[in-house]
Amino acid sequence: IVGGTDSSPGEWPWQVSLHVKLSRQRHLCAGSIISNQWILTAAHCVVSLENPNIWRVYAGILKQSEIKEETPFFKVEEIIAHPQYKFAQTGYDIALMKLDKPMNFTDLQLPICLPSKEDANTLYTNCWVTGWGYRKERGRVEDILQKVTVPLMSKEECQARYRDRKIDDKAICAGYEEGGRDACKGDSGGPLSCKHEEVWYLVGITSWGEGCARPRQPGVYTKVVEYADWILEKTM
Ligand SMILES: O=C1CSc2cc(C(=O)N[C@@H](Cc3ccccc3)C(=O)NCCc3cc(Cl)ccc3-n3cnnn3)ccc2N1
Repeated sequence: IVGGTDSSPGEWPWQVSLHVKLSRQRHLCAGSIISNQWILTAAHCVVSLENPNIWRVYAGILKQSEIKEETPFFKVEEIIAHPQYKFAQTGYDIALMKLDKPMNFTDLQLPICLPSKEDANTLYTNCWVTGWGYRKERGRVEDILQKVTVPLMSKEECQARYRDRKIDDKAICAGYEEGGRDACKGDSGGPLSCKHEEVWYLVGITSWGEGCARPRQPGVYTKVVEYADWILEKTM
């Protein structure tokens, strides 16, 4: 996260850190708890890493330094990437991870609400992107979970910023004209969370951008409400 500040314990209880353990273990992506057995993340995180056994899901953590050999994690039983996914920039950048057993909810690990299709035209004015990603384009994974507020922008304005790409209705963009605050490497798969009438909704999944926090180059997020049917079909 570029231009953010430290989060507090329990501030984003749906945020999880997704680690991959090959020869060594590292945080690769983030995800969001949407039920006691399902995590929503980005398809680009799991492509070519589809073996569920290499993933470790850490919930209820604020700092990466809380993660040690003995720190408990959830194993992944199943990974479902959207079948139409090819590249983040061409959409369908969404995937589900089924945990091997249901998690107990605590103050530090709770689900976020999925927006419902009736709310598809809600104007969200209080949105935050969170993560342990880089603070600048050439950076490193951060220890303390960062948060930054970003304004949503219209598809038309976003398309004008990315003239050489097709920004479709299943994407949502957020960022500042002047740049300076954005997601960055290590934040992908994580939530774009919006508070509306005292309830938090998972409006977006951190997907791609041209650099991090550059002027007139907003972050592009998978628009979760557009995949409500797919999520319900796969998780019910
Ligand atoms: O220990 C380490 C050090 S190296 C490292 C790199 C990445 C990474 O590139 N992640 C990519 C995505 C990715 C994930 C898995 C495999 C390959 C790529 C990312 O977050 N990408 C974020 C994409 C992005 C989204 C928005 Cl909304 C705005 C700006 C950007 N960025 C544009 N340029 N950088 N970020 C993630 C974890 C890492 N862990």
